Parts: sequence; structure tokens; C-alpha cells
Amino acid sequence: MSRKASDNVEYTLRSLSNLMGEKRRRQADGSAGSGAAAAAGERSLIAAESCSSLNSAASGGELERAARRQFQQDETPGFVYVVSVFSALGGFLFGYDTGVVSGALLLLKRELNLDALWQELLVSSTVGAAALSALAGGVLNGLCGRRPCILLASGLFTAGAGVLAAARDKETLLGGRVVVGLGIGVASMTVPVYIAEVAPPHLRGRLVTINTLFITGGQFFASVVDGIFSYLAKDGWRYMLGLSAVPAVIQFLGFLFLPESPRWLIQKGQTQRARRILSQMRGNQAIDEEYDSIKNNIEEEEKEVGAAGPVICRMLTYPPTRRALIVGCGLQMFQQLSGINTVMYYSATILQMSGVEDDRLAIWLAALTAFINFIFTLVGVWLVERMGRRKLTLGSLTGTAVALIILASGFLLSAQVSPRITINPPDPSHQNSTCTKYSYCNGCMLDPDCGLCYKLNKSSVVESSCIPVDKGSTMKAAWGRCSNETVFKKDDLFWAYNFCPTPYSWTALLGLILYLVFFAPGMGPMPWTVNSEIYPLWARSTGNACSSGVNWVFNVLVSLTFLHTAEYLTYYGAFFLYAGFAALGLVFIYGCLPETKGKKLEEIESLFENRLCTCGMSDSDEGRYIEYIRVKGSNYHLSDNDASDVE
Ligand SMILES: O[C@H]1[C@H](O)[C@@H](O)[C@H](O)[C@@H](O)[C@H]1O
Repeated sequence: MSRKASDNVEYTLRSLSNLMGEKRRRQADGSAGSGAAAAAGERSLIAAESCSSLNSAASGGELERAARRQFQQDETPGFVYVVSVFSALGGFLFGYDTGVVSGALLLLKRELNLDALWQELLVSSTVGAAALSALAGGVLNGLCGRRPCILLASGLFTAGAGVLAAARDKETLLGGRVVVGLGIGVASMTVPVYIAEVAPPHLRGRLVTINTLFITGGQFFASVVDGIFSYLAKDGWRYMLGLSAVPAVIQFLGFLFLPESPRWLIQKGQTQRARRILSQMRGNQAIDEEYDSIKNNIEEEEKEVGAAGPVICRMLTYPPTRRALIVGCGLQMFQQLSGINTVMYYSATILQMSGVEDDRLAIWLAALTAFINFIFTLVGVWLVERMGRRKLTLGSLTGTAVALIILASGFLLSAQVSPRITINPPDPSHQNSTCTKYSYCNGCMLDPDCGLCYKLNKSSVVESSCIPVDKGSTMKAAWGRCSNETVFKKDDLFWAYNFCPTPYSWTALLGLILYLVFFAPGMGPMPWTVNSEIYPLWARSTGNACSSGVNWVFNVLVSLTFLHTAEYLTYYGAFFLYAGFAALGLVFIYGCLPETKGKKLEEIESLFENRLCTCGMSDSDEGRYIEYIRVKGSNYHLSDNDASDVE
């Protein structure tokens, strides 16, 4: 029997009688004249319906959907949502702390006189520390449990925020950013695992995806905070960096009262506590079956894989976990190789290229990009339990690749119609700058030390010169006509740093928007969601630690190499390269990512029993949709294309 997209929904008797009541009401409405007969046959109707209502419900799809919705609401206590939201604060802090630094740096570099190396250090030290602590988080999760790790992460976030807000020199700032990075790494690998382990199967995808919604929400909030405090030239950065202590303290206090993952407790033999927590999480549902299946699974796994040796070695020598690890790490790698963080980072430039000239506005442009990323992650939360992980990821990555091609074409067109440099004014500082050697804007824009100063005649660029950029602000030139912002604005002069003004810039803007619209619902959240569910319990911490580590390592690699890649391959070359990676990712995901929607965590291991990269072959099976309901210990078949297929 095909179970490709089966949902295991447990219905209580009370809910079932609601379904029958609704059907009866409908029948009574439809046959108002024969009400007496209906009343007389009531008892036999109930008896008959307990067997047949489920098959006939297949034809009344609407009724079935309404009933399913109501039952699922009935049976998911609010506690699961509270626990998920408190955990997802870890995602919020991950997003906030990675997002806030760009705005803080604008102020910091002036106040503390930071050179490029120190700016680079303050950004990448956090991501580097996150990579290391994500890996170490695997061991901690296995040994101490999910709850202490979340407490540790929120403690690190709070301490880091305190150090950063109070810092007096750049060395202390670096220390604070490392502490925050350690928190991000632990949170990024623990939170999805914890949510997946407490969520009921039919809500798991949605709840884990909410964590990524919080990540992008944190990034958006950070850009708004950056915008607001950028007006506070002195000490504005202290508020930007210190504000994250608020959600961190809330999470810490909350988790003092929230429970450990029942699955981890069962694994450690703390069965009484595990049962108590599981019943809290499942409300009026019976937990025996879930409890037994977790327990049996652990025992079977121990028999099959053994319990000796480091987990990573056992994972690599046992084919199903080895395959899961390849899929999990591959997803995270392709997420970063699709260039999300460079696209976000360069969004302000892309938007400026498209004609937004107001400098003050530039700081809010990043907020706009982060907002689109956030809103479309919300679409992902809505789609994940409807489309399933596989289709959502494939659709998202296809759109992302196309958007990258459009984005790259925008840069290519801009480069091809790149304005000529027409004036070469003498350098008053008599320093030998590289800027004077360029004959076209294209070369000038790729040189991080130079920018274009020009006038516009209708829409064509005239009187253009390539001038060194001001060391303190990329918004103006170091000397000459474009060195005083207020004066050059009055004289109708323009300054372009990092881009060339051309009539084709809108193509890049279109590419940027399409990129975020497609990336955010699928490739953004699915690598985290899928990783939280594909490993068996004994390998879950280690699997997530490795895949999160891969995510952070590729995050650093892509961001650090972007400028060099753009120098060697030009901007359009860099974006075509990311499009190529996205296309490779598409082949990998098409071949290797199985559908995990609706499955119990304990069932998912079996999806990796066959050869890697056989998933694409079973796509045709997805049309069949089976649902099982549970009434007092027996499984009844709710709907299927083949109505006789009853278990
Ligand atoms: O899933 C998240 C999300 O897409 C963020 O916007 C991005 O900055 C992270 O690198 C990624 O892991």
C-alpha cells in the first residue's frame, strides 16, 4: 500500500461524534420533510455511520476537511505553541545578531576608527564562532539535553549583548561578538531539533518553519533598529547591539519553566518524566502509542546499530544515517551557495542601482529587503504542510535559480552599456590612486577604492570621473566635486559607489525581488526543517550539529569570497556562478530529498533505507493520499483513491 503522503491523524470519539452530528444536520437540512423518519432511524444511523461515514466522507471532501481542521485544533494544546514560540526566540536572536552588525558598523567605524580588517573581523568572528559552537552543540545536546542547551544559548546571547553594549574598545567588541556567535551556533542547531521533538506530526513542519520565520523576523527587526539608531551618531551602536538582551532574557526565564524534550528523556531512561511531558504536549490524545513507538524505536536502533563508538562514526557506517547526513548537509550547503547572504548584503546597492538616490533612504532599503524575506518566509509556513517539503524546496530553488539569472543579466546589461569616463581631474593629494586608470565605469565600480562622480543629461551620464572613495563613508568621494554631500546634491552631481548608472538597472531590481520571493518560502526554511526530522533519535544531535556547521562554514566562505569573486568574474559572473550552484542543488534535491510530511519522526529513517538518489523516481506516487484515523485503538481508513484499502 502506498503511503507516500499519509497523514496520521488521531481522532477522539468526541471529535468523531461531531463529524457524525454535522453529517446528520446536513441530511436533516436536505430532507426537511422526512424529519420523522430520520429521527426514528437515528440509532441505526449512528451504528452504521461509525463504519461507513469515513468512506462516504471521501465524497464529501469539504465536510472531511472541516472535520479534520476541527479535530486537529481540538487535539493540539496551546502548550505546544507556547513552547515552540519560546524556543523560536533563539531563531529571532540568530537573525537579529547576524543582521544588526552592518548598521552598527556604520557608526562604529567612525567612533572607534575601525579599518577594513577590524570591520571584517567583527562580522566574520560571529559567524566563525557559530560554526564551531554548532558542531560542539551536538555533543552537548546528546549529553545534557535540549533544554540546557537552549538555556546556555540564551545565557550566551544575554552576556554577549551586555559586553557589546558596554564595550570601550574594539578588542572587547570582538570578544562580545564571539560570545554572541557561540550562542547563535548552539541555538541554530538545538531549536529546530527541540521543536520537531515536541510537535505532533501534522504540525511539525509548520512549527519548525516558524523558527526560520523568527530568524528572518529578527533580521528585519535588526534593520529597523539600525535605521532608527543610525540617527544617534554617538553611542547609537550600543543600543543596536545591546537590545538583543531583551528577548534573550525572556527566553532564559521562560525556559526555566519549560520542559525537556520527551524523546531525549526516553532515550536517557527517564520514562516517567517523559510520559508526563508527552501528555502535557498532547492534551486529550492518548500518548501510549507514540510513547511505545519512540521506545521501541530506540531499542531497535540500539540492536541494529549498536551503542559503541563515537556517534559520527556509527552514522557514517550505517547506510540510512549516512544518506540522511549527505542529504542534510547538502541542503544546508546549497542554501548558502545560492548566495542568500550576499544578495541580502548587496540589496541596498542593487536598489540604488535602480535609481534610489537619497542616501538617508539607503539605510532603510536594507530593511525593505529583510521585510520581503520575512513576509515570504511566512508563505513558507503556510505552504509547508500543504505542498510538503520536497515540492516546496524544488519549486523554491527553481525560482531562485531563474531569479539569479535575471539578477546576473541586470548586472551584465549594466556592464555592457557601462558609461565612459570622460574627465580625469588631477588628484590634489598627489597620491597614486588606481582610480584614474579606468576608462569605463565598469572597471571603476569593481574597484572597492573608487566610485563614479557624474552628471545626468536627461537620462544619459555626462561629465563622469572615477575618484577614490572617502575612507569614512562610501556615500561620497575623498576629494573633488563629489566630496561634499550637500554641495554636490545642489550642483546636480551624483555619486555611484559599487554600481554603474544605466537604463537596465531595473532588471537587477526585478531579479532581487524575485529572488527573495522564491528563496524565502522554501530554500530559506526547508534545510532547517528537513534536518530536524531526518535523523533517528540517537543520531539527531550529531546530524544537526554537522549540517548546521556546514551551513555556517559555507556562510563564511560565500560572504568572504564574494568581493574577490566579483573582482575576478565581475558581479554578473558571481551571480551566474550562484545560479550554477542553484542548478546543481536542484539536481541533488530532485534526486535525493524524500518527502517527510506527516510522517512520525520514528518512521522517517525508513525513507533512507534505499539507495541515495532514488527519491525522484517515486514522485508519481504522490497523487495517492491516504489518511488514517484512530478510534479506540483501531485504525480506520478515512479517504483514499482506493476505498477498499482499509487497515
Ligand atoms: O534560513 C536562513 C534565512 O534564510 C536567513 O535569511 C539567512 O540569512 C540564513 O543564512 C539562513 O540560514
